[in-house]
Amino acid sequence: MPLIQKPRAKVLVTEKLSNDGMALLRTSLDVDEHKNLSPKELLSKIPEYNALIIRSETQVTDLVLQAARNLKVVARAGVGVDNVDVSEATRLGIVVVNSPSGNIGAAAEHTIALMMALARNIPEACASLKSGKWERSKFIGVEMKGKVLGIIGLGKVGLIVARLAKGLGMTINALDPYASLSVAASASVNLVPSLPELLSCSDFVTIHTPLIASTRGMIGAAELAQMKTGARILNVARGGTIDEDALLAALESGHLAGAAVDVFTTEPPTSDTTPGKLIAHPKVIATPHLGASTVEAQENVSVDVCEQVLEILNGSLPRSAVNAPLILPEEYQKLQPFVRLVEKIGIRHPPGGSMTRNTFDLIYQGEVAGIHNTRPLYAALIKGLLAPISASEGFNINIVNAELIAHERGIFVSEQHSRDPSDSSSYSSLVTLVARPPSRAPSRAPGVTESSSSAPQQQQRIICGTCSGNRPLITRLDRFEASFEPQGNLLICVNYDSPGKIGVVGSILGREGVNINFMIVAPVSPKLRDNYDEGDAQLTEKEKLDSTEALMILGIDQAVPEQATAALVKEGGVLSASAITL
Ligand SMILES: NC(=O)c1ccc[n+]([C@@H]2O[C@H](COP(=O)([O-])OP(=O)(O)OC[C@H]3O[C@@H](n4cnc5c(N)ncnc54)[C@H](O)[C@@H]3O)[C@@H](O)[C@H]2O)c1
Ligand SMILES: O=C(O)[C@H](O)COP(=O)(O)O
Repeated sequence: MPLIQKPRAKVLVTEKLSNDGMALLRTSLDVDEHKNLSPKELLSKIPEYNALIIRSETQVTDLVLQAARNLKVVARAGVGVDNVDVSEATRLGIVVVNSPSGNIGAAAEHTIALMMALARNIPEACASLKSGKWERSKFIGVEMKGKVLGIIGLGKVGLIVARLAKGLGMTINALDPYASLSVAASASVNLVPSLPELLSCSDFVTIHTPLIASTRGMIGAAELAQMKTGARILNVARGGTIDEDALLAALESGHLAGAAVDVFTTEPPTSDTTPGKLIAHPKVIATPHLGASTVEAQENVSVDVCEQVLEILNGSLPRSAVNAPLILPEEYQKLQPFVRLVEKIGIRHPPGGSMTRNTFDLIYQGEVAGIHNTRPLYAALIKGLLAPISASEGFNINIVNAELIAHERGIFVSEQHSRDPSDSSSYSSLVTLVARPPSRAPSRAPGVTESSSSAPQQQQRIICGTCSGNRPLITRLDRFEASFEPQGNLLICVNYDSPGKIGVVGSILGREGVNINFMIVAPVSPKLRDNYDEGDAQLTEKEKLDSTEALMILGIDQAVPEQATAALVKEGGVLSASAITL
């Protein structure tokens, strides 16, 4: 029989990306490069792609993301993600990754290059000479040595700028509410408490913050007025952090001696707009967003994001996601079999029915309880619980959006790490899902001693599971002790534990054309009966024995027809039968 090959995942690259990363992608993915797409063209192309790789020019709007039915990841080959609607991506479960440090050295060096070019009038002097003039006295500059540099945003780029500027003999002040004192001290940077303080004593001011609500328009007319007369300002971070109109006015009035600008509110700018006028101003040195444009930086960011795209499309967790938690690879490896288990446990709840409960305890016991970051397990549970509707409503659930979706749907999960070995003693790890009865107080999961309540237990549903090697196993369904792999088409029957039942069930299924692959009988655990048994208090000893039930789990090689489950109950004396595909 010819092998049916899985279609290769598709990647759309909309901006110039170095070949180093692209070559990695091409080994296993279909890569299409379409540069300069209009917003309309991007909207029409995006539905067919699983990954989108961009730089700063592509606007990944909410509309693009909503149209992107198959998109798993937006990869930004660089730092800034202000051109991506990250919250919409999060809602839709689309991972957004970037390259947090691939181009920071390039951006810092560009800043220093611009600062020196500003100080020594290099572009103007070069243009003058090329036009045939020899104007030595017109281009007298200033030195860096002994001057004060004020850095706004002492993050990755800001810190490299600080170290390089220190080497030029400058005094470095910085403003960053989140900066570490020790990191600043190690780079000989004085952290100042306020913007006016930083602005008023700097000869040069450079901005290295992201463009976010609190930094948009952070430097306006009032702030520029606080700068020393004759000072210079640089922006290699993002257009919009400085008010471009105010900057133009401060240069025009002669208050500032110069500005160097690499980034603009509109890119590319047109000549009749403020950014265009700024670029044309004689005291401005402008570059067309070149901070990251070095061969080395472009190799770095390309390899960084292409590797992440490959990993994410292969089902691994992202290492530099801006909208997903960081989980170390070794931690994820330990979690992976449990992720599969918990998703199956979630799908299994409630047995054979629609989701009627919304409050759960997810209890980890044994070794799995020692894993600190169980966010992938939480996400797997939400994915499993909502599996019936997520497919029909067309949304993905993953680690990116699980919490948001659970919140929207009113699902509450209390994760408990129990060190109590009592119930997990036969397994190295045990995961228990307790679905609490609607509108009831928390109730006690058998064997989980720290969860305590005297609320009635008869309506809570319990599923336990473990992993044997990489294989997930269900070990308990309510009061039945079992051991089966939650995989494929399963038929789960509750019946009285009496002789001949297996034969009856087998012959009805045979008549209905249902082929049985395996069958497991799961009795009520005596230990569990003591802890948890529906309404046992009213039963006599004899009735208890007579009414002993068992669970029959049958592996079937196809979906079980409804008439077969109905016949089992009607003719076979089975108490309940439910078919499930896991
Ligand atoms: N021009 C280019 O080509 C280019 C290249 C690389 C990075 N960038 C841009 O440079 C900026 C910085 O990049 P990074 O990698 O250093 O980011 P980063 O996240 O490492 O650092 C940003 C710093 O800004 C600080 N900050 C946030 N809000 C602040 C505020 N209101 N006041 C003072 N500080 C504040 C943060 O605490 C953080 O330390 C980003 O906007 C990035 O997009 C531009
Ligand atoms: O945030 C960044 O990484 C820079 O602005 C670089 O943008 P670019 O990739 O478009 O050059």
